[in-house]
Amino acid sequence: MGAVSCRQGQHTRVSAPQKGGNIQGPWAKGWKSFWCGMGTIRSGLEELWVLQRHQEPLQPVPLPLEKPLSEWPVPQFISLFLPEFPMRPVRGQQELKILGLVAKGSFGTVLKVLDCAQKAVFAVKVMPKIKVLQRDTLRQCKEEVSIQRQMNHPFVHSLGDSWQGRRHLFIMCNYCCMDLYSLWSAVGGFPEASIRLFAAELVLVLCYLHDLGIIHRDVKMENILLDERGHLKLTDFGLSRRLSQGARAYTICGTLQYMAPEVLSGGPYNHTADWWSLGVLLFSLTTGKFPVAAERDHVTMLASVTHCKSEMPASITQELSLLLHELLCQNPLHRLRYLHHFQVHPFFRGVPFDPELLKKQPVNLVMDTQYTSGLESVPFKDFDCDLESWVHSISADSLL
Ligand SMILES: Nc1ncnc2c1ncn2[C@@H]1O[C@H](COP(=O)(O)OP(=O)(O)OP(=O)(O)O)[C@@H](O)[C@H]1O
Repeated sequence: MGAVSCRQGQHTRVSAPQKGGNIQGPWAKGWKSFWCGMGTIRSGLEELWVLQRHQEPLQPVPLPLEKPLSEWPVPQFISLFLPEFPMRPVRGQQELKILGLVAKGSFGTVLKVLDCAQKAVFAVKVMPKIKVLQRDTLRQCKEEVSIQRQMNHPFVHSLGDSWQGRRHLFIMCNYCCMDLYSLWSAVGGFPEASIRLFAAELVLVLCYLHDLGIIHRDVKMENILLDERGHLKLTDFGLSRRLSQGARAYTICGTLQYMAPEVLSGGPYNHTADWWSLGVLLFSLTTGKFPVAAERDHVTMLASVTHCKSEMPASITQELSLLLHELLCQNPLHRLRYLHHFQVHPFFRGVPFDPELLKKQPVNLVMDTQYTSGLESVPFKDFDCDLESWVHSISADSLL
């Protein structure tokens, strides 16, 4: 059975001890033995621990780049995160102003920021280095950035920038004012025309990822952002990995309610697992509720998913009901998973599977895109200060 790294709901993640044969195990072993063998690495990490213990709330800390980085070797608490997270000159960071808190994810904090130079609004995910190392997720973080940098698709949220400070890693993307979960929470079930458009866009996205040999592993409403016209952008590649055709994965990871039975059981599984998650997502958009209620762990969740026969409401068309059945198919070999499966599916009759044509279609949803923040923008001189204290000082009302 693979390692467990599941998220149980919106912005929560549960990690359990790992066993071998997964993407985290060999890496963890690798860098720990590397650490033991190299005194300089130990001292670099110790420095990181010391920094963590002695940090003071909101006290600007000089970034290493204030000193010329010509010193050699580069301190390990910097080099470990290279090249995906390069150092940035302090001046560059001072052009960013925090507009508010977007979400407190399980791994980091997402902030809404204004780039004064570009006069554009971005979302910046901030992850403390110490947590990344403590949880053995260094390789995952680097993979997240490397995969997102590779993305070039109208329905995928591409990477704006990534960099590191002394204590934190930063991932910056364009800001989207709405995510599908918030919209779903507000409106409940969606009309079939909207579901058809969302589904077609997601089919194109998943086919694009899988053709590149990437499995997302966390397709869920919270990770689908909406642009100002209501078209979607898949985001959060924090659990994604490269998996070539024919290869198999074993890590139990994702968000419990969206995880395919073969993922919950510890594999082997492949890209087809993402199509199950799409089935859960479309079922929830259609009915306003999840096909299977959340359980406390993956073992109980597997039992529920295996024995559950998701009842389709009588109100939905046969075509949609068929699509949901064929996505929520227990046997991954019989699950819909190729573009041609969807192109000829009766639910998608007349739908052009072309991103440019889909983007021209109107999304008939009431979307309040006029966001007004209760917060004044805060000049953020040092993105590497103690963000935890800053986040706690913001009242829940000011969550965006
Ligand atoms: N570019 C963005 N614009 C607007 N909101 C965003 C953006 N990026 C992320 N978010 C919001 O922040 C939330 C958390 O982001 P993300 O999933 O990347 O962090 P995470 O630490 O991996 O969270 P979790 O582990 O809970 O999934 C997202 O679900 C989304 O609602």
